[in-house]
Amino acid sequence: MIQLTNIEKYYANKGVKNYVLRLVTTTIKQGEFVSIMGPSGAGKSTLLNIIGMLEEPTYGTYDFLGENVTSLNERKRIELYRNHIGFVFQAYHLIDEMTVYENIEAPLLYKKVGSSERASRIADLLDRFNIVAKKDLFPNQLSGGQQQLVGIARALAAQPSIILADEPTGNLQSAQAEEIMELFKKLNQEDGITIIQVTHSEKNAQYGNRILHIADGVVKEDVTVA
Ligand SMILES: Nc1ncnc2c1ncn2[C@@H]1O[C@H](COP(=O)(O)OP(=O)(O)OP(=O)(O)O)[C@@H](O)[C@H]1O
Repeated sequence: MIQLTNIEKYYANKGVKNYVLRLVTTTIKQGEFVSIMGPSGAGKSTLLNIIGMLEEPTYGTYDFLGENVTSLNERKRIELYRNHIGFVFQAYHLIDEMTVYENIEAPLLYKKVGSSERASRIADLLDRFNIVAKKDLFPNQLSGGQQQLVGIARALAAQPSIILADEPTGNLQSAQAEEIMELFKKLNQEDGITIIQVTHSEKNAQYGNRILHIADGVVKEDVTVA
């Protein structure tokens, strides 16, 4: 599904190249649940953003579902992103002025999904995540865990093949964090959604089937979870 070959990313500052990623080569198959771990500043978020097409590598090749992302024009890349990728952020990134319902609906409006299809998908997600009663509330009227559920529902609304999550439980207390990780596990095992998460938590990483340890922009270890 994902093939990264010799991916490099650097920022040039006064003629000096500051490398964030160096020659990262790895394959991620459909159906995997991968955790990216490593010290602060190691390049984890940068790698996730490159996979999510939010950032471009300076060098190297990225193939996603057989398409060479690095050679696509912006319009094609955005289309590929909208059709396949759901992003979940640590700080939720919900739109404060929109209700829970409207937040989940937003990506479907971008994709021009028809109104009855939108209504049915949103009803399913609200039901599945037990947040039907919250649908007319605004994000600041929800707990952190509930806001993250809305963030995940929004990511799932467009029926992505992959969820990319950057520290999805970083702002949550442990019970809420466990609920979110159990949900990811279910989405992966029952719905076959590929998941890649960045996490600092060894416990969270154990929910997946593989851990990529990154340090100084290099994949140091690629471990299968028993
Ligand atoms: N726009 C930028 N210009 C210059 N350097 C940048 C830029 N964006 C990121 N970096 C640098 O890239 C490095 C890796 O950042 P990244 O956010 O990928 O690390 P991380 O492993 O996700 O860290 P953390 O766990 O703290 O979130 C950092 O040293 C950061 O300062």
